[in-house]
Amino acid sequence: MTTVRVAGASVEVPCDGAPDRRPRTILGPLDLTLTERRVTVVGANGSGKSTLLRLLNGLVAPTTGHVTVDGLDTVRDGAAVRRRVAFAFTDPLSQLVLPTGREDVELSLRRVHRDRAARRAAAHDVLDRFGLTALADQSVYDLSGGERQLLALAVVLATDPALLVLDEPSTLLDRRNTLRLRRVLEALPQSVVLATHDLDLALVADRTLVVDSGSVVFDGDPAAAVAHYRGLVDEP
Ligand SMILES: Nc1ncnc2c1ncn2[C@@H]1O[C@H](COP(=O)(O)OP(=O)(O)OP(=O)(O)O)[C@@H](O)[C@H]1O
Repeated sequence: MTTVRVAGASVEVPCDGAPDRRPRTILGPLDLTLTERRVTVVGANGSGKSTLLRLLNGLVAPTTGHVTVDGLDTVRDGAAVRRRVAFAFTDPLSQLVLPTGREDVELSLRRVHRDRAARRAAAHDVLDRFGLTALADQSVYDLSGGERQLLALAVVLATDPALLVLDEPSTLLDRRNTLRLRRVLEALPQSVVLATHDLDLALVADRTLVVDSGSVVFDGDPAAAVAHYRGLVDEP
């Protein structure tokens, strides 16, 4: 299992026109050690979930403190961290760079399989796992939003990462594909950190963090975390 350590990490952004011209802290400082196989993150829009996830593979560098993955520092050892930690963006088109899904999955597999035939076979397996075989040779621009989101997840999974970081992976998925995603996630041997507004999906976890205004305000049992989050946001 992967060990993620977040030690005194905070993220500041430049002042946004505020009269005092000071940088704004949008996350932290946070101290967390994540060793569970499934960690989910919930919180309102703008609470800091994506920023927290982006810290985990060095897409965002901490302004204070540091973040390590299996002892590798996300800033000092950025390239090595990104080989271990795959990141799936909310917008699938940020992930898909080639004309068809099959080409994208095969590109992801280049590091894992040097041999072309092995790469083709592995790509076929990954596409099949997500029910995408029939769509694999279509232009990604002809796919529906949900089909693209599934494909982007298949592309990320193909790299065989030690840790999979998923930023709202089910926003475009219908119920059947959300259930498919759940099954794929449940069967994955790798560690997963997943941010979501889907509170049913959030429950499929060993541990859940609730983020509010840049702080982790609850950390523990998924059902208790979801109840805590509902208490924060639900109308009385
Ligand atoms: N580079 C940046 N510069 C300025 N502000 C930023 C930057 N990145 C994030 N923010 C702000 O930080 C806050 C947290 O953003 P973040 O994307 O982490 O929220 P989130 O919880 O993922 O939200 P959502 O559920 O809407 O995706 C927001 O107010 C956002 O506008």
